[in-house]
Amino acid sequence: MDSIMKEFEHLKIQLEELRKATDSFGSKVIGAGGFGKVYKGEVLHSKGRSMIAIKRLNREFGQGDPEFLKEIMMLSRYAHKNLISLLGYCDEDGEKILCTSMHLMEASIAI
Ligand SMILES: Nc1ncnc2c1ncn2[C@@H]1O[C@H](COP(=O)(O)OP(=O)(O)OP(=O)(O)O)[C@@H](O)[C@H]1O
Repeated sequence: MDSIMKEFEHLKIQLEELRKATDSFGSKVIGAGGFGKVYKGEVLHSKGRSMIAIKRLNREFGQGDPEFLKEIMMLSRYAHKNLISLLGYCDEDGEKILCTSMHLMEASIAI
């Protein structure tokens, strides 16, 4: 897994940055899915600073490293204005977090 992750090194976001943006994952929840809770927060990422969706893997949901990697590879492969895009990820201190562009419909409800 480590060698594959090297390809995505430029997308890494510090855990501290994500903690700051989400009040240490204490608030700003905008949804929950098969991966765990999804938060919103303003973060400095690969394309600048903006409000993004922060998807934090919860291992109790049965998801693990293979699903995390699969999602990074899938999201980074497709770029289209109508699709959410991968802006970064965090793999630090046992945390696995995906950062994506905000889905506009969801964003208008959540912000
Ligand atoms: N990029 C995003 N922008 C806005 N809201 C989002 C975004 N991603 C997720 N959400 C919110 O979080 C919820 C859960 O998303 P998530 O992608 O984890 O769920 P899912 O569709 O069950 O997929 P998966 O099973 O792969 O986790 C969504 O229904 C939505 O409300």
